[in-house]
Amino acid sequence: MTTFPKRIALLGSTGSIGRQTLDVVRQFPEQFQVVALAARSNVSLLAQQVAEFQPQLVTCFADTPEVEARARELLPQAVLGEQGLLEVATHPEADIVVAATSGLVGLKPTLAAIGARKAIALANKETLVMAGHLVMQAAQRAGVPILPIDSEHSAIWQCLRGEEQRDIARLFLTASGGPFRSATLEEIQGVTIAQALAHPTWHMGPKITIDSATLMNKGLEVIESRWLFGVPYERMEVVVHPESIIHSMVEFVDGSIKLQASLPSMHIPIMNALAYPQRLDRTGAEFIRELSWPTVANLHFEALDLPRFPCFRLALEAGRRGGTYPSVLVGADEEAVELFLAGKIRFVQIAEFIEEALERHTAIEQPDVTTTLETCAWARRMVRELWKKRA
Ligand SMILES: NC(=O)C1=CN([C@@H]2O[C@H](COP(=O)(O)OP(=O)(O)OC[C@H]3O[C@@H](n4cnc5c(N)ncnc54)[C@H](OP(=O)(O)O)[C@@H]3O)[C@@H](O)[C@H]2O)C=CC1
Ligand SMILES: CC(=O)[C@@H](O)[C@H](O)COP(=O)(O)O
Ligand SMILES: [Mn+2]
Repeated sequence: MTTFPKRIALLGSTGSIGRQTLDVVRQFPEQFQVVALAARSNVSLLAQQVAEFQPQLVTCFADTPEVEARARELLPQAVLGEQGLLEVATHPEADIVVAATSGLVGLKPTLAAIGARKAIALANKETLVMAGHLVMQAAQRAGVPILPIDSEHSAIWQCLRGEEQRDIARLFLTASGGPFRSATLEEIQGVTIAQALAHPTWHMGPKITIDSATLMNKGLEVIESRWLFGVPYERMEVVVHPESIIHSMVEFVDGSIKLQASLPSMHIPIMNALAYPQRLDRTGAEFIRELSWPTVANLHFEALDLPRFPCFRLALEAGRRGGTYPSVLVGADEEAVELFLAGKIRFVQIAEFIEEALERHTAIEQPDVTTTLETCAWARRMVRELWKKRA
């Protein structure tokens, strides 16, 4: 029997997942309470969240002098810098840590939270991609559950409740196909930042939105699934489903397929992870819209066209090769996406730079945390150097 209220420490409170997590807390005040918040640069929103949710601890990464000055002014009680993330992740009053920072900064606080025996509601996929072996092993040793928030993984996790591992035949991850699903190779050459940020079905932070446009996101999600569900790569498939209503499917050995569906909303996976093993009654939760039968009657599925989306292939190759390759993938992708969003490289160069970083890498097997993070940093530097050379 779960005891409520669950006390939440939230990493990345000002982001897309962070704000939707707070919507859930606001809607279910009997069930959840916020004890600690961490953000990076959006000080004014963080200050509003502090005023509303009254956490015991607030922290701000504040990695520029301007943000630091603003944080000192608006949130004099805040812990500043990287230490803040670790303090939030290990807050003594927290039962559950929501890991919703973007990018590779999520790894250390997630491992610290596991070490402090907190349940982990995991949105940050980069953490599992680069260090799935470390995170899953640490969680198993500590007896800590990893509760997926990523919509496909929440779907698979819900389909697997009450099932046996040995009965899983295949996982089908659905992909919206992103904004360039129907674009030709030639059209993709010239796409703009605004076009790449215009995701057809989800409103998300900029990094994951670009990853969805390159299909890197789906590659990362296949690797994430391998760690979360222990299913080998050859028994996972990606199906393009432009409406993002079926969030993923599991086929069992007897030929039966289970799937999870809802209109695209991250509130449902967040509610699932936070309330686990219970479900929350959505009555009164206006942010959840009802899925109607006419909508379900008009769903589409198509095969993934690999030549137009090389990032998907690169992710799968890196996942299969293992060792430090996934860390190169994550680091190189983070740097390349930043360069693209800064207008410094073209969309198609994201894949080119990642591929070159992977080719230049000499892998290390079974990397520890230090090697993992050093490899990511190496990959970021490599992409920056490649860009400078080309520029
Ligand atoms: N959005 C979605 O629907 C989904 C997201 N995910 C995953 O969840 C994670 C978050 O995504 P999303 O919410 O879209 O991203 P956003 O860019 O919207 O938000 C990122 C959050 O992380 C914070 N942050 C970034 N760096 C730091 C840092 N060094 N220290 C403290 N806080 C930091 C940001 O703070 P600030 O804003 O103050 O700078 C912000 O609160 C990603 O890994 C993504 O892949 C997975 C599935 C769906
Ligand atoms: C909401 C969510 O889980 C995202 O990861 C989503 O999957 C992105 O959409 P794509 O299917 O376009 O990658
Ligand atoms: Mn997803």
